[in-house]
Amino acid sequence: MKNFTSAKDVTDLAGLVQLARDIKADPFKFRDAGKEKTMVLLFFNPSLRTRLSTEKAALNLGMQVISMNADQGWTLEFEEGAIMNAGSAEHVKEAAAVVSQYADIIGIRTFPGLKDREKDYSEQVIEAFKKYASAPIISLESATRHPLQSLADVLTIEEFKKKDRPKVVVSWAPHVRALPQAVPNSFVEWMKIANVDLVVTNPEGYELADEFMDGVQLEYDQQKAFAGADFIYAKNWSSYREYGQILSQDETWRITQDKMVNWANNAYFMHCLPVRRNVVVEDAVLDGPNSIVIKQANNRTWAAQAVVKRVLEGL
Ligand SMILES: CCC[C@H](NC(C)=O)C(=O)O
Ligand SMILES: NC(=O)OP(=O)(O)O
Repeated sequence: MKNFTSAKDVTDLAGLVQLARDIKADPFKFRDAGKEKTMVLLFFNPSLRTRLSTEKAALNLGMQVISMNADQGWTLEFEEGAIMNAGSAEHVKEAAAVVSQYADIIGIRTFPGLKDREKDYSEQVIEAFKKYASAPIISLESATRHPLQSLADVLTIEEFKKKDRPKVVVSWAPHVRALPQAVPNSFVEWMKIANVDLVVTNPEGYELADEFMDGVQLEYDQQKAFAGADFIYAKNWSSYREYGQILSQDETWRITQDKMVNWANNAYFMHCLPVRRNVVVEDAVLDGPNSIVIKQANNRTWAAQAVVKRVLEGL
């Protein structure tokens, strides 16, 4: 595996999930796979889970790890031919090449600006690093996708499913801020290559981009969507159509215990975290026996370790 920025970089999902399960069972199984190799993690946006789990994964493989908060006033220029007489101090051409001198693998977190849809959906930052870095790139959540989260989500569903082809519902839920579409985009993209029956439910106006929703069942009625669900995956996202906008904060879309029991037949509850309690989902669900969000977060390490192992094999 050269880069890991979307489901398109995965040729054998079942094999990758099995590798993650094998690593989970024996975390130091490949303790020397990354010996004398360095992972550099660039965070243009904050992180708890992705930073800690990816660092842990790399360390478990014997790598050295350097994490950098790249959002502390170090602004990069991405435009070709730019006359750099404004705020940007460095062009991505140099930055990517220089980081590649220190790193065998580069992880990058770069959220969308949620202002310019074409720019965000062109994945300007992560594509520039893929172009100008000589080291492989692993996405730590980019403008439109979060593949490490999605692989952990696939692993979690595989561990908890009670039938071969479970029904998985990803449901929009209200939030107080405008959030990226990256997590739901990525989840949908990975569920399409997993063995699940997927339904997306959201209010009108919050439809995800066609490139993700093509062939996917969309249900505007949350109760209908929840019927017979085995997994409810809640997440907020801002509008793609009216890009970056909060069209509604309709509290009737909050995930409640009543819905989980009476609509979804006691489905498992999933969320990538961080989650706004009693905004996105009520306490009773998160504190209840069917919430698997902490186990889901634990799987971030094993998912990342499987990916890094695969990328190391390609060095
Ligand atoms: C894992 C979630 C990361 C990010 N969260 C925020 C607050 O932007 C998001 O919603 O995509
Ligand atoms: N789920 C997730 O990626 O969390 P962080 O933003 O804390 O890394």
